[in-house]
Amino acid sequence: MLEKINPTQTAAWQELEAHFKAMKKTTLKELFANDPNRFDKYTASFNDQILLDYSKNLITDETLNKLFNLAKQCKLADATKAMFSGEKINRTEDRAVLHTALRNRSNTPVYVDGQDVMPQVNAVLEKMKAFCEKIHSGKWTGYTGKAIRSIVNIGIGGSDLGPVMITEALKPYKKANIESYFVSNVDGTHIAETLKKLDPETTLFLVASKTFTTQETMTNAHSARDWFLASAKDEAFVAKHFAALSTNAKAVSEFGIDTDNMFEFWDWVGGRYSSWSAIGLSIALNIGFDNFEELLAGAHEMDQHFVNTPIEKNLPALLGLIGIWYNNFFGTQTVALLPYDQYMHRFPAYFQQGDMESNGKYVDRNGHPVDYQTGPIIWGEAGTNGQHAFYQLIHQGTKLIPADFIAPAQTHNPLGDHHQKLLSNFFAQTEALAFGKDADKVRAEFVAQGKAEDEIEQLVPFKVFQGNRPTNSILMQKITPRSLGSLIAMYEHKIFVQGVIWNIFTFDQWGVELGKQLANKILPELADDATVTSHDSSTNGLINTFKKWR
Ligand SMILES: O=P(O)(O)OC[C@H]1O[C@@H](O)[C@@H](O)[C@@H](O)[C@@H]1O
Repeated sequence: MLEKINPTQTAAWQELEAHFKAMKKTTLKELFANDPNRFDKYTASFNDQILLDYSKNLITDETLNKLFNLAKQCKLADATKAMFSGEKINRTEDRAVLHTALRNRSNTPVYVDGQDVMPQVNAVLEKMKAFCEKIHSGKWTGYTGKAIRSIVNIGIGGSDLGPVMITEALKPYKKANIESYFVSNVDGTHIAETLKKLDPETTLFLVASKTFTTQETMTNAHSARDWFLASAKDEAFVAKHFAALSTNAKAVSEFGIDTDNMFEFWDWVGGRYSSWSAIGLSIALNIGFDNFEELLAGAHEMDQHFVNTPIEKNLPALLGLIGIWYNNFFGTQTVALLPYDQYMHRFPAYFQQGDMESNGKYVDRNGHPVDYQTGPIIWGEAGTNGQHAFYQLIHQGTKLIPADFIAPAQTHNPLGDHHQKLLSNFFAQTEALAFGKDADKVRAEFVAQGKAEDEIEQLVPFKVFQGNRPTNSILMQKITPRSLGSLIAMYEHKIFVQGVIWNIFTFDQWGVELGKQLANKILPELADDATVTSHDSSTNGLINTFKKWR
C-alpha cells in the first residue's frame, strides 16, 4: 500500500534536522581520523560484482539510523511490496508499475487486475528471441533477398535513451554483422544524416513508441518509410523492413506495420523503465538475445537484493537515503553521475531522464504543493573528460555537489597502462574531494620549490582545496550485460526510494505535456506567412521573426 505521509511531519525528519545542525561542522577528515574502520563499515557489496563505498559521505551511524527511521516512518517497505505486487501505485494514470515483472526470471506470478502478467511477458520474450535468431542467421531477408545488416531504432525519451545507453555500454558484446543506429530528434538532420549511411535493401527500422502517437517518432518513421519506398517501390515490402515496439496495436496497424511484426508491451511499463520490455529489441539485436537475457537476469538479481536485503546493506536504499540527506538537509541541488568508462558515456543522460522525469514533481500524493525539495538535477560526463571540464567547480566552487563515481576494475580494452591511469584518476578524485589540501601543505610545496615568502602568501588562498566534498564510489568488477542490468536496476530503485519518501508520484510525467500541446497549436500557425498575434508579445515576436527569416 502506498501511503500519503508528509516526510517533514515524521519524528525522524525532525531528528535529522537537529542532527544536521551538529553534523554541519563535521568534516570528512575528522570522520576518517576518528574511525579507522570507516571503509569496512560503510561499504556494501552486491554479488561480488558491485561494491558501493559510501564512506566518503558526511554521515555517521547516527545519521544512518535516523535515515533508516525516516524510511520506516514513510513506509518504504509497504510501498516496495505494493510496487512489486502489481498494485496501481501510479495513481494519476491508474496504472501498476511493473518493470520488475519484465525481468522476473524466477517467473513467480505477478497479478494486475487479477491476471498473471508473466505468461504475456514470456510470450513477447519468446517472440523477440525468434526474431533475433532470424535476423542474426540471415533467414530474415529484405525485399531483394539480402540479409539485414543495419538496425535503426526510431524512438525518443524512454524509447531511445535506454537502447542507446545500453548498446553503447555493451559495445564489446556487439554482433559483428549488425550495425545499430538511433534516430530520436524531430530535427530532420537526425534522420537525414542517418539515412545517408544506409542501404534500404539491408535496413530494418524499429519504430519504438509506447503510445505510437509521439510527434517526433511518427514524423521520423514516416520519413524513413518514404525513403524506403523510394527504392522498394512496393508497399508490400514494408513488412520486411519495419517492425513496431508499442502498446498501441491499433495505431501500429494504421501506420501500415504488420501486427505480426509488432512486439507488445503494456501500460504498466513506464517509458523510462522500458528497456527491459520489447523496447529492448534493438539492444537484443545488437548484443544477441542471450546477452539481453543476461541483462534481465542482472536486473532481477538487484530486484531480489532490493526486496530481501536489510536496509543497512541495501544498495538502492542506502543511495536513496544518503541522497535525501544532501538534498533535503544540506540543500544541494544536483547530483553528478561520473562513469569512468568510455562505453558508459550515455549513462548520465539516461538517468537524467530516469531521475528527473520521475521525481521532478512539486505536488505531493495528496495533491498539495510540497514545502521541501524533491528530485535533484542529474548531470555528468564520462571520466576523465569531466575532470578537464567542470571538476574545477566541484573542487573549488561555492556549491556542494554530491557525486557518484562509477568504474570497472576490468577493462574490455587492456591497452598498455591506460586502465591503470584511468583508475588512478578515479581513486584520486574522490580522495581529493574528500580531504582537499590545506594551506600548510600548499605553503610547504612552495617552500620546496624555493618560492619567495611574500609570493607564497599571495598565492596560498587560490591553491587551497577545502575538501569535505562527498562522493559515493561504485566499483564494478567488469561491465557485462549482467552487471550492467544490476547497476541500472540499482539506480531505478534508488529513484523509487526517494519518491516514496518525498511522497510524490514517481511514475507519471504530466510535466512533459504542456509543451507538446502548445507546439501542436503553433504548428499550423507556421504553415503560411501571415502575422501571428494570438500569443504573448515575446512568442508572437519570435514566430513572426522566424517567418520573416525562413
Ligand atoms: O514511447 P513514447 O510513447 O513515444 O514516448 C516517448 C517519451 O515521451 C515523453 O514525452 C515522455 O513521456 C517519456 O516518458 C516518453 O518516454
